[in-house]
Amino acid sequence: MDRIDFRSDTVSWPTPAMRAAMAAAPVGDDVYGEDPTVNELEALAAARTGKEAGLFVASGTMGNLCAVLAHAGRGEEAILGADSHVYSWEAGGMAALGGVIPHPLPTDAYGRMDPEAVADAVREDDPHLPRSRLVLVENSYGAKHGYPLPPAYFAEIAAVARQNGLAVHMDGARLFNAAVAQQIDATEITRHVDSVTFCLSKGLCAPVGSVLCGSADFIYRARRARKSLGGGMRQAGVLAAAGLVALNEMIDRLADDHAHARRLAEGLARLPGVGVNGEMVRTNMVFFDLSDDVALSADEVADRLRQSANVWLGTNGRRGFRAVTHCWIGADEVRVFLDALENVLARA
Ligand SMILES: Cc1ncc(COP(=O)(O)O)c(CN[C@H](C(=O)O)[C@H](C)O)c1O
Repeated sequence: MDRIDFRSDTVSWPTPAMRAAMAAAPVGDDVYGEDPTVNELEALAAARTGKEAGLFVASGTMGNLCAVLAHAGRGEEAILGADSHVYSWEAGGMAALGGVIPHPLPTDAYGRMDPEAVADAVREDDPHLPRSRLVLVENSYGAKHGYPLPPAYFAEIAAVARQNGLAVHMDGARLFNAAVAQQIDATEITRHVDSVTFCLSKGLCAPVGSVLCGSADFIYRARRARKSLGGGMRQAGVLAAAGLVALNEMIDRLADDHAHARRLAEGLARLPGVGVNGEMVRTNMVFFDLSDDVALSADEVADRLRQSANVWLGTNGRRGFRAVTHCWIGADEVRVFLDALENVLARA
């Protein structure tokens, strides 16, 4: 049985069109700004996000860190969600490498910070206190069902940031999932933020990379930050070529991933022993839990799914799971997963 992998959309491997484009890509030394394919990707990414310039980076984590380093300095503070990816899942890079202090705030069921709480979190100009410099937002919001947050929320955050002289960076790892789920152009979302990182390597299916977009001056600073992190790449056009295919061919099909996630949630809702909130499934993520009468832990269920059906799944605490759909998950794979899970729970 081939592996059916619901752990993340990061496991998606490149399409045949990407591999062909990678093999044929014109290249140059990107540290000197001479890789034509990277330059084309950065220009296209900037256009798709309504920004002046783009910077091709190795990962979403690197894109977010370059943004923080370009916006803020040592001893300055970034206000962010306590369950945001950049706070919890990026190795503490902003503090460890940038000396930037995270200031976490609670988020609601959808991943929103309260704009008033953001305003209250801004530090006074007092030598006892760090200086507030940056607000970090995320869309879609990974820790809350991959929920697609609306432009109006970011308009509220941006207004608070502007009133206090702060910049706003968006971790838009799944920006295009959020846009497609709301049937809006990505620029309707990104117009409210100063900079945005989006991932080519998740639902868009490229093998590597993300693009950080912002003003020309900001990207000049971010490029220096990338170099300091060792992220200056040479003939990176081989990788950027896949990113061009991702942006040109893989955005609209994200709706298929969202449909498969909804189909999965509907099937899970019919399974005894499983709890799922189908209302929150708006993009490519399905969070669900084992009901109390199931004697197995999430890890034990995940192990049995791998052993019995080669279905791979992420766990979320002792009783929870996260399933993520992507280009290589279709209706058949959803069916195999549901049948395998039903069998495992029937034998629990
Ligand atoms: C919202 C968000 N922002 C940034 C990143 C980092 O992207 P990479 O550094 O992995 O390219 C991720 C990756 N998320 C991965 C996943 O979801 O499987 C893991 C958890 O790191 C992300 O979900």
